Amino acid sequence: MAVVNLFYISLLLILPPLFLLFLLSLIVRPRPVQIPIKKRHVFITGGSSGIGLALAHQAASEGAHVSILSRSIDKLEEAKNAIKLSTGIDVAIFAADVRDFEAVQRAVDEAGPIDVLIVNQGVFVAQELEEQKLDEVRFIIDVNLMGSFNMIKAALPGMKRSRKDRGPGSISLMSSQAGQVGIYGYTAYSASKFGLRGLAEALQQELIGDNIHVSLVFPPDTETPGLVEENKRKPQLTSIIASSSGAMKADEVAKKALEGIKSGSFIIPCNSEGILLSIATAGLSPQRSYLMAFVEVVAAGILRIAALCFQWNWYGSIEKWHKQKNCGVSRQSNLFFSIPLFCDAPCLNVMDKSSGTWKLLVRETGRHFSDVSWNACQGLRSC
Ligand SMILES: NC(=O)C1=CN([C@@H]2O[C@H](COP(=O)(O)OP(=O)(O)OC[C@H]3O[C@@H](n4cnc5c(N)ncnc54)[C@H](OP(=O)(O)O)[C@@H]3O)[C@@H](O)[C@H]2O)C=CC1
Ligand SMILES: CCCCCCCCCCCCCCCC(=O)[C@@H](N)CO
Repeated sequence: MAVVNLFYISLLLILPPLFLLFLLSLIVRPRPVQIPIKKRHVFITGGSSGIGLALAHQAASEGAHVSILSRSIDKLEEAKNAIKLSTGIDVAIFAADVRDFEAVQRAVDEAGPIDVLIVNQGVFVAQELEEQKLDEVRFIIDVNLMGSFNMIKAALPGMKRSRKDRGPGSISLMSSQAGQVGIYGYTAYSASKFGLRGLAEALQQELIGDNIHVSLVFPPDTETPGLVEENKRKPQLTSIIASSSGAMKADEVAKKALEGIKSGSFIIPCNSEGILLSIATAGLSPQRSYLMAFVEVVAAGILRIAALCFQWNWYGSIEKWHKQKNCGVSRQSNLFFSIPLFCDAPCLNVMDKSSGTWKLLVRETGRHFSDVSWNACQGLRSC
């Protein structure tokens, strides 16, 4: 009897997931696809540095015909030489600014029909929006988002025309984990990278009939010349929040990206935090793998809880940072001080600007503090 019961209970536990798996295997779209790169034309923008350069190296060593495009001809020459040195293969180089459609069009025409287009160029300057110049916001959106439109518009006609005799094509866009969740200091950057997602989701529907497959890559902080530059003037909070995801090397990101592109994945995470982030933000994105779809369905609830915990932690850091910034520096030097409300310390050590000496303050009512003697403050926390 017990054995029979056990049999039915395990059946009850196993059957629903199996049924779900079966159902998902029937409905996930688009259908799975493999995209080879050997002997095929891989065109990489921003291929002279960082992740793009690592992608060019890897694609060349896997036997692809590689073209790279970026602005500086010097950096392009340098990249070409480095790839020649390590793989013995010649890559084609094109100097153009992705913001200049005509220049991009000329490069694409010269390069010939593309099989795999990797739109990787990107600029990033982290700063609070209030501090950031509008010109810089425009620059980030222009290069990262409009530049990607220019590139795709220029390459698409040729890619479509040559599809029948050349097998499946791919357009991949280099987003960022900051394109899956908004991060302090990245208003412009996150907006540009979230924009790529909308572009990619819509474009995949438009191109599925042409055997062209779209991918979005979501790297975390990656060791590149671009990151070194970014770190020189990054708000501390941006670094704190972004460190929730581990940093990677450009080669590792390139490897994950290329694997993802070849297996036709729409969303390509790069590290373990990235996998969680991708499942948590799956939304209405296309999914080719019924196994991944299964994981997305089953993990949705628990990952929402994890996501809320991350937000709780991040807002905690922001609050703490504001307290540190605003507590300990007085606004005025009289008896009463106006201190922002989020500064909830009952007692503060502040600089009296008029005398240049430190003063001890104690909270009186609401946001007002008055100076007191050290003894009067002794009993209070955080004095
Ligand atoms: N490094 C990181 O932490 C992360 C990066 N990413 C994304 O990965 C991509 C590559 O980043 P990364 O390798 O770090 O960047 P790098 O700054 O190291 O390289 C950027 C590349 O893009 C080119 N480029 C920049 N602006 C233009 C332009 N207007 N027209 C044509 N080419 C241009 C650069 O060449 P040139 O200046 O000569 O034009 C260079 O080849 C970006 O899209 C970035 O947003 C995503 C997540 C994390
Ligand atoms: C529910 C589970 C959540 C999992 C963890 C989430 C971690 C999010 C971290 C985001 C990091 C963003 C880095 C952006 C890097 C970048 O693009 C810049 N270096 C500019 O190039």
